[in-house]
Amino acid sequence: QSSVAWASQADRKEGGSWRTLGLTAGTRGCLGASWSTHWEAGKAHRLSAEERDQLLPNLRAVGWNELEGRDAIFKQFHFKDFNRAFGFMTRVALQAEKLDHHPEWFNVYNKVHITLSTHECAGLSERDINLASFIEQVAVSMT
Ligand SMILES: C[C@H](O)[C@H](O)[C@H]1CNC2=NC(N)=NC(=O)C2=N1
Repeated sequence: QSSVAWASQADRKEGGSWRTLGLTAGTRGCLGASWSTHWEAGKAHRLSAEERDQLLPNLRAVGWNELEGRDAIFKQFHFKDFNRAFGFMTRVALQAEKLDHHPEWFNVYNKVHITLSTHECAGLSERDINLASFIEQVAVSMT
């Protein structure tokens, strides 16, 4: 079992720190979420090898992959139709704005391709893991 940090803008304003969302891979390859009480500083740092070993397997298990030649993660989503795809994007966009952490994405009809990386540290940080885990929860609710 691993855990990743997740914070809303409100969390950051109140405590200047990140709330943690524990993630476990479920039997259908879905991410289950449970809150824990771990806190840490809000500045983004590139994930260490140890952190990657801890945080990435759950995301790999649901289809996220590391890009070659760039420190980022990527996943392709397919929905029933454009309304589902755009509804998904709308929900992700509102959360991304709250987190001040935005996806690079591409949409045609029912397909949405998403790349996540953190400019501040020019690579993968916990913010990307957090947003990816939120995106998974939205995707599951839209399919
Ligand atoms: C100024 C602003 O806070 C930054 O540019 C934010 C906005 N959204 C972002 N989104 C992503 N994916 N990575 C970032 O580093 C990032 N930084």
